[in-house]
Amino acid sequence: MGSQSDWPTLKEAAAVLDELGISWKANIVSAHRTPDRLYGYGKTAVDRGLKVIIAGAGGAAHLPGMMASKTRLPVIGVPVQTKALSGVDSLYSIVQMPKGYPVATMAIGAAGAANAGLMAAAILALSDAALAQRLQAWRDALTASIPDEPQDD
Ligand SMILES: Nc1c(C(=O)O)ncn1[C@@H]1O[C@H](COP(=O)(O)O)[C@@H](O)[C@H]1O
Repeated sequence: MGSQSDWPTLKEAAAVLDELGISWKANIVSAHRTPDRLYGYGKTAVDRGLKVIIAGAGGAAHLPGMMASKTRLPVIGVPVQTKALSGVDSLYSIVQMPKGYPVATMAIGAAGAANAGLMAAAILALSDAALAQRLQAWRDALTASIPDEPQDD
């Protein structure tokens, strides 16, 4: 994530990864404030054994796209909600990548972060049958939790 202030949003992705038994590591990396850290992170990602990168940032959110330019790993972008522009700025900064360097862009905010965790799980499940089973069970449990009819408060 681009800043400590993004963690309340991005920890929703971490929570989903925990539920699915996927190991993760969170770091603060900013294209603007720590560009050398960003380059190092992206350049060494494959050799360090990372499989999928979830990159969340707000405002002028260049982190996900710059990360995608430095690694061939799949990069999932999470637009963090902002006060001034409600996260539309983050979304537009992440989603409109030029041909050749895609970022799989989620919805704005916490739901988008949770979905980033699920998208990462779906990618990893392609080569991990046990994880595929856990992901299917997670989805089945969500479906089973949805009531047929609304309840009064
Ligand atoms: N968008 C970026 C980048 C980047 O894209 O590299 N680095 C920090 N930021 C964003 O700045 C916002 C405000 O950060 P502060 O709360 O630290 O001032 C955060 O949402 C962060 O993601």
